[in-house]
Amino acid sequence: MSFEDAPIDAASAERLARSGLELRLVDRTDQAAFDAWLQADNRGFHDPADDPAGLAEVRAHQPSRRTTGVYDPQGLIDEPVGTTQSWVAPLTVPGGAAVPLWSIASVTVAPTHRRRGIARALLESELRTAAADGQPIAGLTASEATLYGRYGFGVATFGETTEIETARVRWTGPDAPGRTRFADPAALLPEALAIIDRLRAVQPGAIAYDDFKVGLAIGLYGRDRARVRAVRYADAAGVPQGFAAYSLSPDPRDFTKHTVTVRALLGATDEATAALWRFLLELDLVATVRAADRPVDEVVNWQLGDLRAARRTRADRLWLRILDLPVALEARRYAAPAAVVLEVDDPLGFAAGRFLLEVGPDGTGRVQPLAGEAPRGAASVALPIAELSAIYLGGVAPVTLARAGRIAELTPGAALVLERAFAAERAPWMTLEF
Ligand SMILES: CC(=O)SCCNC(=O)CCNC(=O)[C@H](O)C(C)(C)COP(=O)(O)OP(=O)(O)OC[C@H]1O[C@@H](n2cnc3c(N)ncnc32)[C@H](O)[C@@H]1OP(=O)(O)O
Repeated sequence: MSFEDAPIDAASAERLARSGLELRLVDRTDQAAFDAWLQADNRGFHDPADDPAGLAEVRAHQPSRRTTGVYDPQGLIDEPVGTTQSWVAPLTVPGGAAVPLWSIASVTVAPTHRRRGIARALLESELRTAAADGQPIAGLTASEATLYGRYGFGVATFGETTEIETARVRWTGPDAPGRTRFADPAALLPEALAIIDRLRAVQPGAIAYDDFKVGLAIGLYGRDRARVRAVRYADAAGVPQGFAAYSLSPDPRDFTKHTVTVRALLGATDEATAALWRFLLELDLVATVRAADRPVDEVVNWQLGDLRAARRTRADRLWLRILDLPVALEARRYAAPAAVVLEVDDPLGFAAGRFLLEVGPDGTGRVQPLAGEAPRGAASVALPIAELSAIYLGGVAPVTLARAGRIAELTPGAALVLERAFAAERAPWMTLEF
């Protein structure tokens, strides 16, 4: 049995049945049922419906996904009134190890059925199924920041939308010795996947992507593929080290002021990332380069020669929800030795309890449930599971959460002990959309 066909959660199925609704897995080999599910997903996000070619593309290329629907026998039999998809992908944690992430997407409820508890039934069902499957942590990206805290998710990574005024740029970064060349998306795909994996090995918060997701980013698939241009950067030895995909839109009043919208810009090396940025910033007839969901420690900001050339707007990105606390906390490395008692509140029960985290001099952590007294000298905090999940990757500061009243320090200075231990080698960043 895999995550794809793990049994449907009985508690949520029963709760929905009491309202006359049916929770069931969608058989993706049943074309009519899967197409109806895909169109319900499009409708949920106010996207246009897919045409038959678009549906066929998703059917042919979308990889293994647990696909769930909620059905109303009083309505259209095939068309779900609630949707969700989930799958398991490795998530890089500080120190470079990977933990399996139960990834959740496509949560939609039809406007005809909203605010009756369908989303809650779907989310709780996902979390119980993930926990029963032995997965230590769940994650998602959110359409609204108000939706998922109630299920124990906390924001663990941020992304920045960066808008760079090219006229202000005076490149101060290194001169890259390699070459940037246009690439055919089909030929680029395997290289792009390899580059993503190399970056993932050193980037906390990064997850693995499948061919379809990367193919969408580089213009191999998708409705707007004709607008996408892709380039690859190869180093002086000719080894591919990075790629970028972008589209251009003109300013109707001034042909010299196109806007570049970056769909992906990823380098396995800092040299490649800098070279790709520079290529985009020096395109003729372009006034603005706009890139969404970039890292908060974006290196190029220090290479523009004018710190105000880039306007940056920060938003929440990857939300995490720890399910198995000892497994999750022992998977990552820590930046400083510590002994910390964590009193964790988890209304859904997965990770509630009192735990002792001990970090040795080599940065490895050991976690055990704590029944009795805390060891002498241990720091101690009380916090909800959403806050522990938020600080997990080192992208949210425990001291700030303590000052906000979201972590309670049971011993003075305990949040700073946590902050020093949980610091990551790079700001955590999710490199592409889910
Ligand atoms: C991971 C992802 O896929 S993110 C994408 C989420 N989907 C979308 O944004 C698509 C458009 N929106 C929708 O489809 C729906 O409105 C959903 C999925 C957001 C909510 O579905 P519903 O079935 O109406 O939610 P449900 O009735 O189960 O509400 C559950 C809880 O969330 C709250 N809630 C629901 N929608 C919202 C909202 N937009 N803002 C704040 N709170 C909300 C409810 O008040 C309820 O709170 P409680 O249980 O703590 O009392």
